[in-house]
Amino acid sequence: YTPLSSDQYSLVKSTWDQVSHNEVDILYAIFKAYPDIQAKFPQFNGKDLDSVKGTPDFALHATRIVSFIGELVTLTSSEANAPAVQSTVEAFAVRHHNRGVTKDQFNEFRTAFFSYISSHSTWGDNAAAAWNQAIDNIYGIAFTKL
Ligand code: HEM
Repeated sequence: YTPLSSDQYSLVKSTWDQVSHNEVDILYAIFKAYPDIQAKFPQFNGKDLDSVKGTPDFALHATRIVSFIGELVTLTSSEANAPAVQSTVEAFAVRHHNRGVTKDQFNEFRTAFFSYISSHSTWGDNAAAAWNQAIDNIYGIAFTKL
């Protein structure tokens, strides 16, 4: 676990703020790139992505994911929050493990998320490095439970 420098934190925060209102688009991009992730959701499994995109269920789950990422972004602002990050992410990973979600799928999510944020925010090598560090930190905790 390598804490972000304050410059890295600022980059994560400012790029996140540029996409955090695109909840539905983010979830859509993830499902579009990786239908196996969509298939793990009983409410979306086997359904046409473009037809579920506009539903309240889709908006609800998109909001949950974006809120959780936002919570993690906020928590990573201070090293004092490291214990809270640890316990929050462990519990999140256990719930996902119990749903049959795999590390490979977490890596797919990472690829799709990265592709989305890098093409919808002011991006550069420094932002990429900051996000990679942030995700490495979170996944380092999550992968102990998946
Ligand atoms: C990578 C593959 C993933 C799969 C297949 C997956 C699947 C699921 C499923 C089936 C649910 C239950 C939905 C419901 O009951 O309506 C869920 C809940 C949730 N997912 Fe994921 N998920 C994945 C990754 C992630 C990631 C990377 C995040 C956030 C960074 C995330 C955030 C959440 C949140 C916040 C919830 C609701 C709270 C909870 O139960 O943990 N998921 N996920």
